Amino acid sequence: MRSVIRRRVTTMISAFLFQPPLSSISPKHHQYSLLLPLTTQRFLTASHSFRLRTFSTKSIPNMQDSASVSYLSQREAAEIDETLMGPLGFSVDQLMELAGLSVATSVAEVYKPSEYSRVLAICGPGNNGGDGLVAARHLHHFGYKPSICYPKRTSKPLYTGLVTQLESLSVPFVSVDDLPEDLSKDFDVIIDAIFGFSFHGAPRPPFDDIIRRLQTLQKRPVIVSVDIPSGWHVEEGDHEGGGIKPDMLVSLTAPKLCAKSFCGPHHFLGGRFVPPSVAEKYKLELPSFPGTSMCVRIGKPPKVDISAMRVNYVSPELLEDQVESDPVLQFRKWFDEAVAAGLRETNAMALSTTSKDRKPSSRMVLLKGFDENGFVWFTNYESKKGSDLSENPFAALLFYWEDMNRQVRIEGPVERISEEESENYYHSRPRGSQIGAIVSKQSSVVPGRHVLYDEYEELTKKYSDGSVIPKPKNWGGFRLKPNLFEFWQGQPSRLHDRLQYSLQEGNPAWIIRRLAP
Ligand SMILES: NC(=O)C1=CN([C@@H]2O[C@H](COP(=O)(O)OP(=O)(O)OC[C@H]3O[C@@H](n4cnc5c(N)ncnc54)[C@H](OP(=O)(O)O)[C@@H]3O)[C@@H](O)[C@H]2O)[C@H](O)CC1
Ligand SMILES: Cc1cc2nc3c(=O)[nH]c(=O)nc-3n(C[C@H](O)[C@H](O)[C@H](O)COP(=O)(O)O)c2cc1C
Ligand SMILES: Cc1ncc(COP(=O)(O)O)c(C=O)c1O
Ligand SMILES: [K+]
Repeated sequence: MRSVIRRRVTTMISAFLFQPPLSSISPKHHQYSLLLPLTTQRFLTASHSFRLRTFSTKSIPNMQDSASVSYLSQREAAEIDETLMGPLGFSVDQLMELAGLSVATSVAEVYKPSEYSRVLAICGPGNNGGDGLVAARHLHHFGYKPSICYPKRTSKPLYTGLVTQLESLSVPFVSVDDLPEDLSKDFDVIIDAIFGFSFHGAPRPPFDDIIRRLQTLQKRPVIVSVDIPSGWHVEEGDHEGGGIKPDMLVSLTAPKLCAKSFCGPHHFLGGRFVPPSVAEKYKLELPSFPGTSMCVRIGKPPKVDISAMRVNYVSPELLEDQVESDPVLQFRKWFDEAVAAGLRETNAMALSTTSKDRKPSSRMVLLKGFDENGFVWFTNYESKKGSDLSENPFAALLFYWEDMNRQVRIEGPVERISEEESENYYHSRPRGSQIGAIVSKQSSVVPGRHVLYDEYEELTKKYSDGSVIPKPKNWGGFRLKPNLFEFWQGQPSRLHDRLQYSLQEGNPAWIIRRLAP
């Protein structure tokens, strides 16, 4: 498939995703195409679960103009379907499975099961309805609680099989008569799998009434339309006005012409099965699917109302009698859990320092070790933070493990570690990073990237024989000796758990106190 919308990100973000050897970075290399899968995992502790998210390219806004995406007419869509299932050797079961999986993964991208668990899939009589049945099964396995409304069943084995599969998962089927008039109370998400690209004329019962109910929905539940917003003309869209207003549209294979008038916040493409011959024949210009993903966002991500952005944290309680009396052991426990949960850069921490004029500044650094003697990181002693710490040898560290709803604060005096320790650590680093540390007069003004690059190249040549790269005198470690810890566990309604450990003059025992959230 020709990919016109390339996922490009700035050098800065790319550098976080993978570290190419610096020698491969020329000033021209500002952008990388990325192919990282979105990975979601569940980390289970006690009876609770945290949703874990690792960074994916899909979190990077796709800023391409959606005008460059192809749209299919009703005839073309049907023709492609026939080609796939004829000469190209696909079966309808296969395509439906992939289509339904795309819908489920698109839903999971935007609507997390922690907030949007109650899903109603309304399934029509054709393949669009089949996509809805498949999507519901996958959503069940993703941790949602789907229900199905499937009033006009098809007796073909494909469909009866899908129904049996859902029944075996105890997914409830609801009749139209039993659906509440106001769908907003019982459901968080409605999958509109009523009509797809073969829809024509005006909706007939019982779908006319269901669509009417969907038209009057307010903000919740959100509507996710599969391929076509049901009731819309396949090519002309909501031409009479007053049709349903889905929040998400998952176009399959390629958007149909009606999708041009979709103005909801989330337009996704699914159906990752189109062979190049079809793409070429229909001149399909579509975004490429990142990594192993079954879906990709089309067009710009929605504008967000920052003031309305919030997460309600739900976590196991953090109680006084559960925590270690030694905060270093408690930190180890949480750190190990964060590592076990697959969090990326668990050791990344914000370091706050203040200069002698008492102005604070913060930046991220990597924790490189901790024990009862303190918490160690490495840097340039002549950097801004280095000079701050010379002027005021006290600092604060902050860890935020977002996917676990956890934050740890650590404060205390700071000292330089021994030259020997710094030497040992420096030589354990990749040679490129060792050279990088020589090149970077950290926090000083650089006229341009080429200056760093040229010196890096020169030193790379110089040390290409594998000889020892000397550690710059001004590069080494700091150790913070904590006199205060706080372990924070996010809880609903902002009633978080905060357990603070502090030391009192001359007493080695830590005092544990609960602070108001
Ligand atoms: N290649 C792909 O992208 C794939 C997409 N898939 C999905 O399949 C649909 C298209 O499926 P199809 O079965 O051709 O059509 P529909 O799901 O739209 O439904 C047709 C049935 O709906 C009835 N119908 C049509 N209009 C009305 C109406 N006004 N009122 C009531 N009922 C209506 C129609 O009955 P008729 O008697 O009118 O013929 C049919 O029973 C596509 O959009 C994707 O979602 C595949 O899953 C995989 C490949
Ligand atoms: C995740 C992350 C980890 C970082 N780790 C370090 C580190 O361990 N040491 C370091 O000197 N800079 C590190 N940096 C860069 C610093 O944030 C900062 O840009 C640099 O140290 C200069 O800060 P300063 O001018 O305040 O001294 C890291 C940046 C990020 C985002
Ligand atoms: C400027 C700088 N120095 C040092 C480090 C830590 O690197 P390492 O893990 O190789 O010690 C980082 C990490 O991001 C960094 O950006
Ligand atoms: K639909």
